[in-house]
Amino acid sequence: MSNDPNESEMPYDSCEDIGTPLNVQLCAKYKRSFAYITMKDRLPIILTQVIDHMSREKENIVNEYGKGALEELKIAIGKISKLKNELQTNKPLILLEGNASDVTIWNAFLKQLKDEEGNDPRWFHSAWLATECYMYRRLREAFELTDTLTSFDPFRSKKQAALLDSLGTINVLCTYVKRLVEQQNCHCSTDIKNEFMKLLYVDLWGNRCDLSLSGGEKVLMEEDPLQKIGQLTEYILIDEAEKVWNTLAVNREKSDVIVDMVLDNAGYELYTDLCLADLLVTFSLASQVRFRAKVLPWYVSDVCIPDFQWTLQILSNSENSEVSALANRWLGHMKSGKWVLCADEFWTLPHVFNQMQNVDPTLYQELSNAVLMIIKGDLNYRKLTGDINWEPTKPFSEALSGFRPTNIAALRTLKADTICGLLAGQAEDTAAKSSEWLISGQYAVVQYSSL
Ligand SMILES: O=P(O)(O)OC[C@H]1O[C@](O)(CO)[C@@H](O)[C@@H]1O
Repeated sequence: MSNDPNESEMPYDSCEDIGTPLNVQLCAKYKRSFAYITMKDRLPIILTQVIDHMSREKENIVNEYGKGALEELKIAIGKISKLKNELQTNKPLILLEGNASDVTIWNAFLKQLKDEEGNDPRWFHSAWLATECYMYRRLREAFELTDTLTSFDPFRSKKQAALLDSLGTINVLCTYVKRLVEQQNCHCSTDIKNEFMKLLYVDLWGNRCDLSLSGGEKVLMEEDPLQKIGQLTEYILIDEAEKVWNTLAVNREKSDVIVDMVLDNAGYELYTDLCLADLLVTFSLASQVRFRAKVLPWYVSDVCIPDFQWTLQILSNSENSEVSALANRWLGHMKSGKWVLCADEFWTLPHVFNQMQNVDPTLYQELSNAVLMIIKGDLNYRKLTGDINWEPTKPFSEALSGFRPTNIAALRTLKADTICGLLAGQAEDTAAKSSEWLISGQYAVVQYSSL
């Protein structure tokens, strides 16, 4: 595999003018696919926005990271421009540099990522999942290899704005959840089930707020997300929430019931995750919730450790006394160990989940100790089900291809052209209602697989 991205040209015009064939991994080489649009249009826009942000915020960045940051900022901008050019001209993917702990795994992955003819991987000709993950990892490299900007997150201000812009909705949700958890003794098990269902759906629709799909544009949620639940029911194509509830209900009041929540987006979606997690520990459906965050800036809005901490802190300082009281309660959960925040390298590797047992056996083992794993969002779903253009009726548990650390619940709004587990005819019926049904975030699924 080459280290020189300039070695040979293969313009992306050479992509085939067809849709993704059945049962193959999504790839930008199929021109009539969302992968192609993403590589051609969406990703260059995201990189341009990063460059613009860094140029515009130069002074503030230097104030925060020190004088030496000015020169390194310029170098990083140069590297990101080069990255964008490599992508847009469909160059071969080059190996990562540096000593970070994931570099060896990444480079081993890249070396075996040849196509059927044995050619080196390229932006438009290799699996979309691999190339898009690679873009975010290369972006990270531009900062990782500096002295002053190692902790710089080019998406931080967007993520923070996403939370602040949804404070109206957060206030409404907060009033509801605060009352619910404070009156924990007044609820019979039917009530608890109803409340669980409500917050599960709120959490599901929270996944609409994804800044990588919107190209960084704000995605505002309805003022009262609880009221919207009923109207949105028809957009849930598969609803196995009842099964998720049953798993939790049989283990209720037991000790050592761990629920893992693989987080997706910061901002409003994270807030809905926290509301659901509060219900889980308050009503003894879980003795511990472990949040799984990313170790590096990812897909624009994914939650990294500092985003999680900032969110709790900013909410606890809120002028709205209910918002601050609820956030203080959550800080208490962190202190008592009912909530645990973890950041695992695996989530920012290019591997699909059925490779976890080989690539990160320790994480797989940890997840096996949980009663339930809640997997949030579109990208996590793609990794969970192999990112293959399945026949839409392919059973969900089969699409997991052997990934079975524990019981699994996937909560996803559809933002990529892969799906499984539908009834016969359901894909066709939905496509007839909306040609963009797979990518618009308008539709959703709650899918469950038991151990
Ligand atoms: O935040 P989510 O729900 O994982 O969505 C991630 C986004 O990234 C993609 O998977 C690829 O860009 C989109 O399909 C989706 O918009």
